[in-house]
Amino acid sequence: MTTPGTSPAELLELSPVMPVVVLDDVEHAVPVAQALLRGGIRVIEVTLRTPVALAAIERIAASVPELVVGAGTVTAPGHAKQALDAGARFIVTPGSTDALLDAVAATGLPYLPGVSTVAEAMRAAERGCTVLKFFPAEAAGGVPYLKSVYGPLPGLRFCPTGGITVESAPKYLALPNVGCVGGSWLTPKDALAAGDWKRVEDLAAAAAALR
Ligand SMILES: O=C(O)C(=O)C[C@H](O)[C@H](O)COP(=O)(O)O
Repeated sequence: MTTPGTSPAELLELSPVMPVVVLDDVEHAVPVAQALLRGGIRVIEVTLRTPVALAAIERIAASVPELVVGAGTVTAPGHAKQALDAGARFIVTPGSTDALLDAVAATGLPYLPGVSTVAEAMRAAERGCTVLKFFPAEAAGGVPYLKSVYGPLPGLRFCPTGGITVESAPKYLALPNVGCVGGSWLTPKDALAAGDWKRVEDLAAAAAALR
């Protein structure tokens, strides 16, 4: 028995939706994480888009260990080790370059490389990554695209992210090669700014009920 979320495949099983979260204020990190958890979500991707992101990951890892915290928007090789040191338990990248794949592999953390083409997916698979983020999902072909990829590449599993909503998520979740979807809708900027954790909890509960 392994700890849940210790492999990429297990990450996709934690919750039907992986919340993609942008935190502007480090004080929001723990309340947001707790609200997601109360709603029944067990995973969070904190994007490294803001200066407080690494500190936020550190706080969530220390204070809300029941929620599996990962680092998203990892776009530079140097981010990978920073995310590891902050306590991230997995890494997500919007796209994949050789340097990024190498840097993330060196952390030993579970990794969801971002891909948007079949060639990128095959290249990642050649390196042992068969669980992938499909980004930007809606813009790059959405559900029909993933259905088409399943024919030749049934061994790949995806977390589609980008433009997905609570309304469109079920169509993705019904696909055999989708484990979960990613989305930012669980943590709206205005709810965070207002400290409206109940709204986050309710959005999380609706997302958790999708599977
Ligand atoms: O930051 C990253 O690493 C990304 O890959 C981008 C995010 O996954 C999308 O920004 C998701 O956001 P929505 O489309 O609003 O659900």
